[in-house]
Amino acid sequence: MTDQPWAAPHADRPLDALVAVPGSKSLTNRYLLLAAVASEPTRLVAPLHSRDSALMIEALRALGAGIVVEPGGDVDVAPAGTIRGGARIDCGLAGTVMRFVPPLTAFADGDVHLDGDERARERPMDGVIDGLTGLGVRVSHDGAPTRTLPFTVHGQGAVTGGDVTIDASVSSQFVSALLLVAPRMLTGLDLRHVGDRLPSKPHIDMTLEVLRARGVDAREVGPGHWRVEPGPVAGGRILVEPDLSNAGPFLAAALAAGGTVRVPHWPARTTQPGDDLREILARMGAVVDLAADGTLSVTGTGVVHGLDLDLTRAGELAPTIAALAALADSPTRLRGIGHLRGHETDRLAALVTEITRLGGEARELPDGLEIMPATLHGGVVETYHDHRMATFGAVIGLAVPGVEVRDVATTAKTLPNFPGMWRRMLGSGEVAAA
Ligand SMILES: O=C(O)C1=C[C@@H](OP(=O)(O)O)[C@@H](O)[C@H](O)C1
Ligand SMILES: C=C(OP(=O)(O)O)C(=O)O
Repeated sequence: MTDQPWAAPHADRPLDALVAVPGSKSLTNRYLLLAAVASEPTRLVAPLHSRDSALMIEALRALGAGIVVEPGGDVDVAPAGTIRGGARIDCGLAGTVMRFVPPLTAFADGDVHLDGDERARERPMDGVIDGLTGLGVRVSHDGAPTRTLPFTVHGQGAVTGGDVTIDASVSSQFVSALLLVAPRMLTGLDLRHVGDRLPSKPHIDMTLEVLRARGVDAREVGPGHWRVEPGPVAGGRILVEPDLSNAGPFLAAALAAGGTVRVPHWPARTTQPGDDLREILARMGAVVDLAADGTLSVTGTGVVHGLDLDLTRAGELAPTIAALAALADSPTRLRGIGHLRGHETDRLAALVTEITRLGGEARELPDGLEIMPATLHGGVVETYHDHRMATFGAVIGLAVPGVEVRDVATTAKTLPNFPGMWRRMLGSGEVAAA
């Protein structure tokens, strides 16, 4: 990290850009993990390459998978077979690594130690730890029970499986983590969620869908209740969809700056919650069109409207929507996102602090944010190691002169070369994926 903040470019004319967004983080890391436990090799076509995917690749290699990144970026995975004990795994700040990998280490033939960035030690892990404990797997730190990273999973080579109940109200990733490795459990898994809410439901549907696509019998049997049967996980060739949440800041740019931004290869059908952007951006004032060839166009009309929005199902979109809300001509209320306090940073506090720093008006609600119309000014946006706080600053900077972003390199968590892509979007013309 350099101390010199990045000067967010200000848009001096309407945009006209085609932006090819790299592969989905959520899909890439699910496919990688499933490839490591598959019964045959897997080839991932157009996966994401970023800090989060690199951490997943390193974790799976340490556990015995053979992973080769081809020069063009495709990834070949040879399954691990036996999961190797003795590894020390760095989860960085990746939710998909710190939540998805521990259940896999339960199958290791020995202890596996997991740790991550300083902030990773504060992110909630309760559902994963309770799930493992409920399955008879011991998790400890320095010999004592723990609720957070760092910890050691005491693998015993096999997991029987059965009925497990967890509270996933602060992260859907607890559910996905246990479901992903469930086909390897001797009796499969019958998983129930207790708790008054369940965020990011599309990400749980994504987990069920990638399992089914690999030949696994994985189903939602009722609200907050899932069942995965034991059985082999198929390999084969998988084309990874572009990351629709990472498309968010580029599409939002069309509203902030005016003009049109197009994103190719938008899937006709997807479990990615980023698909909700089509409706959300239209409600905020954009003209949105998905062409038959899969190109999504978003055109700004010169106005940005606020909105009242329940983001329970798509919380990772909140920083992008909040940036537009800070530029809007009417108030915004974002609800159902209390769990964002446990994301890369406490995103509700960070968004209020940074909107206020730029002259805006925002306040925290128990489960969300309220953002009022205001005239913004320049300033240095702090990012708190959060990729989406950096792209939040970039979106506002298009419309407000003098915005700088501290540690823009933090975008490498899911979108390396974000500054280059952003600059080329402003120069108009084609922006190739990083
Ligand atoms: O399973 C996944 O890939 C994700 C689930 C969501 O997590 P939470 O349910 O913790 O918000 C989302 O915010 C995160 O970016 C990715
Ligand atoms: C919450 C996010 O990431 P993670 O996978 O680390 O939870 C995110 O990318 O917005």
